[in-house]
Amino acid sequence: MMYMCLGDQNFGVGENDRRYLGDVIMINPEGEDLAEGEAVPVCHMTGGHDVSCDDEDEDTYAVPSDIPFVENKGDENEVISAVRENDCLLLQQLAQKNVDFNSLCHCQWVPCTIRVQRGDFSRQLQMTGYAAIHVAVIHASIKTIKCLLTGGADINLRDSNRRSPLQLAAAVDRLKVVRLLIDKGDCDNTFLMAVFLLLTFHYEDLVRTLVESGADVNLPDIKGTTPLSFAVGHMYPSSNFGTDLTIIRILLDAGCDVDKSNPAGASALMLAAGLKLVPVIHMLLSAGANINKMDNAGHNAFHTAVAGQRNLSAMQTLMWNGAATHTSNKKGETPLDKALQFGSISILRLLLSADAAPHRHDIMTAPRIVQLRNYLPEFDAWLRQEMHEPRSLRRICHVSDMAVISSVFRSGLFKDRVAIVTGGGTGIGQAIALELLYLGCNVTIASRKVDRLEKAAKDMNSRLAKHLNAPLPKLNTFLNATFVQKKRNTVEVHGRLDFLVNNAGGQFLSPAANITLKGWSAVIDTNLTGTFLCCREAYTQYMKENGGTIINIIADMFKGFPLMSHTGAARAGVDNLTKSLAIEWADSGVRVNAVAPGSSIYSDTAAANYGSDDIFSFIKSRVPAKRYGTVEEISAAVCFLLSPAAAFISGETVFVDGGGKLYQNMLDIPDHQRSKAYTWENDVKEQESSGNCGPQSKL
Ligand SMILES: CCCCC/C=C/C(=O)SCCNC(=O)CCNC(=O)[C@H](O)C(C)(C)COP(=O)(O)OP(=O)(O)OC[C@H]1O[C@@H](n2cnc3c(N)ncnc32)[C@H](O)[C@@H]1OP(=O)(O)O
Ligand SMILES: NC(=O)C1=CN([C@@H]2O[C@H](COP(=O)(O)OP(=O)(O)OC[C@H]3O[C@@H](n4cnc5c(N)ncnc54)[C@H](OP(=O)(O)O)[C@@H]3O)[C@@H](O)[C@H]2O)C=CC1
Repeated sequence: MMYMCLGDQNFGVGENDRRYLGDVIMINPEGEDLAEGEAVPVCHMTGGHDVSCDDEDEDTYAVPSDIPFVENKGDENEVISAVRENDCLLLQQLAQKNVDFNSLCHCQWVPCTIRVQRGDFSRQLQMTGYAAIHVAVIHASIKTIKCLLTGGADINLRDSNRRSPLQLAAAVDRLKVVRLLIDKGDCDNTFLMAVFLLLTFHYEDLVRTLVESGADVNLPDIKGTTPLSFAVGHMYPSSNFGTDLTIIRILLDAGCDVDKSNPAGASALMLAAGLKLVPVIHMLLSAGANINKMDNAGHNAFHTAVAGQRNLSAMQTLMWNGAATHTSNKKGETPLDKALQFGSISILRLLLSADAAPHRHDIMTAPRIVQLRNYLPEFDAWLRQEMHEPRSLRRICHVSDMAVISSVFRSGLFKDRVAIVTGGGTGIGQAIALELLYLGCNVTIASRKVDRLEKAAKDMNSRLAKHLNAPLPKLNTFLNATFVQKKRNTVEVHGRLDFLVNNAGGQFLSPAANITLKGWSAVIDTNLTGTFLCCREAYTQYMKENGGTIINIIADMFKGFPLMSHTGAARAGVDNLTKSLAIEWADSGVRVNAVAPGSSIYSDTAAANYGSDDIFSFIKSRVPAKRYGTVEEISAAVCFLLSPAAAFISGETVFVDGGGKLYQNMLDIPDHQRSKAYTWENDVKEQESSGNCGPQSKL
């Protein structure tokens, strides 16, 4: 097949190869003469894409019509001139004379405007130091390119912008040339170029084939760009991500080093953060990317996200995943400094909510902020309030210092009672265990980590000894492979079991789409199945005959639990289990209730589970009480429900959340246009366009 190229410019083809038909130039793919009046199939060339043609014969070729160039021919060498003329005969003669096919010429050349298919992105492809091969891949016929390669042209030769011939051919959408070069197989880092092709032309199969044939997926190009950072760096926040995420997935599955940096030290995560590519950030983090890795200038991904301004969703995502939010770069600048420079109110709000403002005194007087305060009285008022509110996370922790023990309940309230508190070695569970002990109850704490349990037991015993003017109740620890075993031991040890507090539990942050079956099962097993087994054993072994009280600690998941869907589902299950058991076991004198802490009960272990305190700081801004909850506040609710004061309460869930469940959701939904409104007008249009005009039910 031959192509017709539209335009009225000189495309650099040899006189012998052209025929003029008005302002239409006819070119034979092989650079041969066209017979006068020969019919030529037309392929749409606008935008430089010859992909619309389904011809598979690689030798067919059209010189692109829309690649005008401004040149200074004077400085170009004879090889380049021959290429421009598609003069293979001359090229052969030059090769015989051993003329260097790789010498660079240094004149200015503006060969084309590239139209990248996504968005409105377009740019000029300018070349200043190029050789014949670079001109050829953009402008010459396949035959000419083959002549050139036979004559010794280097298929990997970089132009002065370090672009390879393959890169240039891809940039101007000359897919047949791209295929030729890739088939030659000599291109350095062909894989990276394949990534480029996937991104630009959705050449997914090509990338998969290369991966399967053992391509080095970590090989950087001459500038040090890796395929992964290349892929991430070429995405657009507005793209629909489908193909782009596919390439990231292929690369990660193929063993790409997720933290490999470019020469500036930037990782793919930093690029994704700067480009606001939230789904990519999630994928990279799930693949183990180091969230706090720094580039050569001392920036981490959070710095990059802040520098991207209007990038709140990326900042939030990083914060939630434990990014350090107040580290300085090598110039000593923190993300807050950037926010102050920009004068960005939303970034400032986010950073303040995350306590990422260690030198807050700077804030009020920063020049941009002063301007904003002058113009925006509401902002001024808000900022003043923020500055004066005792809000630091750590300050609250210090207040919660558990070296002292107290309780609003009367001492001896639970004397000689026996309780099991699962997860009683840390955080909320430890506070519950301690308060129960303080009120005279014998307590067994149980969890997975024996060292934690032993340290907690030692610590609690020494504190009780200081604060309890009565014989110490018994405190046992159990390390258990399973909850069931744990209960059996406890029942044997004490001979009775009055209270069971199912507090052990937890989860990890993850978009639902990334949760593996194993991860899902781990969270369901820990929180739902574990709680069920504990309840069942406590009931069958003791409470069925003797009565008792069970408290299940759940979570504030009643509006859904985005990014923690597994635990949301498990806790909703426990909420319902609580009601079922409250009814089924009522005739044994067993009460079953739940306590739902808001997502803001700070403890070091809880924060450590998410890598840092930032997630809690973020959530605090969404709690009406505008502060963290304390572990004592959960313990107090539990003690109340265990006490006779709650004798008539069963099957109930008590929220201890500062009003959080009534207020905001944890996740901001980005702006989008994916929700299509149903109107009769749209309905009719849709029917018409589908050719379905009759009144019929679609349900
Ligand atoms: C949003 C802010 C939170 C506010 C509300 C809630 C607050 C709290 O609940 S604070 C309490 C925090 N404390 C904990 O969460 C307790 C500790 N947590 C855990 O131990 C785990 O998260 C667990 C619940 C999953 C327990 O898992 P375990 O049975 O020990 O399982 P493994 O650790 O072996 O992991 C099994 C499987 O799960 C997947 N997975 C585990 N962690 C992660 C993670 N961080 N990211 C992604 N996926 C994870 C993974 O598939 C694991 O398998 P492998 O890959 O083979 O290890
Ligand atoms: N803090 C908060 O804001 C909120 C907490 N919650 C829930 O409150 C409970 C207590 O959390 P908190 O004290 O904050 O956090 P912690 O991380 O300190 O407590 C979790 C406890 O559960 C134990 N645990 C976890 N998995 C298992 C298991 N498979 N078997 C036995 N024990 C296990 C852990 O001990 P070990 O590692 O030794 O096994 C740890 O003592 C959890 O269920 C939590 O999800 C709910 C909503 C909000």
